[in-house]
Amino acid sequence: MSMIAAFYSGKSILITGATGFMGKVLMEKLFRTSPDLKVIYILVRPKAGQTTQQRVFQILNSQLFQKVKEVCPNVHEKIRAIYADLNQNDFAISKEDMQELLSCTNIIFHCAATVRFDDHLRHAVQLNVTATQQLLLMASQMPKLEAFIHISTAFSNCNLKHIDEVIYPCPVEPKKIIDSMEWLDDAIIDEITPKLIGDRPNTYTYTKALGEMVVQQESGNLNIAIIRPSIVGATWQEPFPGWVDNLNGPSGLIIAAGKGFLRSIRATPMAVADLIPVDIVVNLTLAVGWYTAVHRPKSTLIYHCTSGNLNPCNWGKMGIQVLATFEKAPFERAFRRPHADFTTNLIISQYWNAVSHRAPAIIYDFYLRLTGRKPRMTKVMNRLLRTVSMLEYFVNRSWEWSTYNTEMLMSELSPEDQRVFNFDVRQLNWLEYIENYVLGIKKYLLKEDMAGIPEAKQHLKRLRNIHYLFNTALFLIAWRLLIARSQMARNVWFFIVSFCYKFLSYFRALSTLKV
Ligand SMILES: CCCCCCCCCCCCCCCCCCCC(=O)SCCNC(=O)CCNC(=O)[C@H](O)C(C)(C)COP(=O)(O)OP(=O)(O)OC[C@H]1O[C@@H](n2cnc3c(N)ncnc32)[C@H](O)[C@@H]1OP(=O)(O)O
Ligand SMILES: NC(=O)C1=CN([C@@H]2O[C@H](COP(=O)(O)OP(=O)(O)OC[C@H]3O[C@@H](n4cnc5c(N)ncnc54)[C@H](OP(=O)(O)O)[C@@H]3O)[C@@H](O)[C@H]2O)C=CC1
Repeated sequence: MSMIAAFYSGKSILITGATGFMGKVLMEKLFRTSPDLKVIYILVRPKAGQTTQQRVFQILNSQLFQKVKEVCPNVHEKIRAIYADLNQNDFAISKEDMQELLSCTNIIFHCAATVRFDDHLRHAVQLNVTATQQLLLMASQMPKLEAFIHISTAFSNCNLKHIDEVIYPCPVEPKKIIDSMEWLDDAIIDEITPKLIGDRPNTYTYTKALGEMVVQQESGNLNIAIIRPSIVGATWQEPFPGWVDNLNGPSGLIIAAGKGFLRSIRATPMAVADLIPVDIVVNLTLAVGWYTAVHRPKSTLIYHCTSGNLNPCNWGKMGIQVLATFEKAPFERAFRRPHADFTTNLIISQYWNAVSHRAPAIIYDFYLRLTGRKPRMTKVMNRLLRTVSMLEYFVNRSWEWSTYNTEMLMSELSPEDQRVFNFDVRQLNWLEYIENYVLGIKKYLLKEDMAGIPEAKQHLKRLRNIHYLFNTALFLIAWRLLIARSQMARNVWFFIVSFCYKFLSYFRALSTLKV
């Protein structure tokens, strides 16, 4: 019997960010392993024309929740969606809902965040810092609360090379930042943002670091733990391999590469690709929830959920395996044939951006114009290159995260819990995982049918022929222009032509003699 699964039975659990990538997998695992939990409260806002209820309905009816429905047929009754917006005061939660949350909640998993790298500092502070502070305040008023688990990121201290499972303070106190956001106008915030974030690459990593400081400062008597995952990728094993539902991290770039838009990237092939499957993150999160509530460690423990020091993979190996999977199962209607060049040189990378990305986009737009359609490829390409430039920071560096607490927790689990809540990344086979990841992107993100693979392969063959034809035409035009301008080129050309002629005449003579 799993002690962790038994621990969550009968519990009332509050999850923020439950509609996000990690939140969905967390809910799924909770319902599947502890079907007799009491209730999961989720803080949800309406979005994209859908009410909170419609959003929950859609999640529960998705492929991800198929297995849950078998083990927990009344899952609809056990999930309570509470209207909330984490950008508002008291999260805009109604008085009755707030009362219920305060009096019933046993465990909190705080997953909500803005994960955008380019978010305005005001918005990133509001969600990643102020909302965390407000949630802690709520937690301090919950008499039945046993544990508060905060999800941060391993990159909150990406300005350091070696990162321990401790909180590193930022120069300016989070409270001062929160206060200043209330009265500074956007223009001034824009001006001070680079100074505040310092040697971090974006507002996301900076505000996640501030969020951790808030957790430490406001923890009071609460039982708190912080989890720091690295780059969260598709599921490894559970509920099935390869599940992913957004473009964050590598997923968007894999699509761009598979569709032939992205053919080269400024990346260091030997740099560690610190990916971590989302089901490993969720298993660790649930184990940490149990351990924090039951063992009540004296101080706030931080758990690194990373792969680099236990089972490293690098971007070069990943790129090769991604391409190998495209060979087996290409994406449909590709713009060009997939290709992946990794270069560390800025000038070479700019050259490939011009030749391999911008030029084909301009040519395609020219073709669209000629055929009376609206040009769009240059715009798509510019956005893609902007995205790539934001991710480059993470593919040209390696970090070392110590995993002392995570390994300690693993040794505390019973053999059954180690199996049911497996977060031992050493057991992961990267080649198999990356292949399933790419296939998962094809199935669950692009919604492509595996039956379409022969047609996708045919399409790539056509693109190859167009490529050869285009290159030959380009070569002949260039050569023709060169001949018109240079005597030397003309001499070379006549030499080649006369050589070929003599060669052919010799063979013709030889065949006549044989007859
Ligand atoms: C030669 C290629 C070989 C490829 C094989 C090898 C793959 C190597 C991959 C390396 C990836 C490295 C990733 C490192 C990530 C580090 C993560 C740190 C860990 C964390 O804690 S953070 C969680 C992760 N967060 C993110 O990933 C967020 C990143 N996204 C953003 O910040 C914003 O989306 C972005 C990029 C600033 C774009 O903003 P914007 O232009 O305003 O617009 P949208 O967000 O609305 O999207 C516009 C457009 O782009 C598509 N999109 C979004 N994200 C991505 C993405 N990651 N990759 C590609 N495309 C993306 C989106 O769907 C939109 O498309 P439209 O068609 O609708 O315009
Ligand atoms: N993905 C990754 O690679 C990594 C993620 N993390 C951390 O893991 C956690 C989960 O990330 P992930 O699931 O990938 O992120 P997602 O972007 O997929 O999910 C974010 C969640 O936060 C919710 N949210 C955002 N703004 C609000 C708001 N104003 N009110 C209510 N809810 C809001 C979103 O709700 P809605 O659906 O309404 O937008 C969504 O449920 C985050 O804390 C992130 O920092 C850490 C390392 C890596």
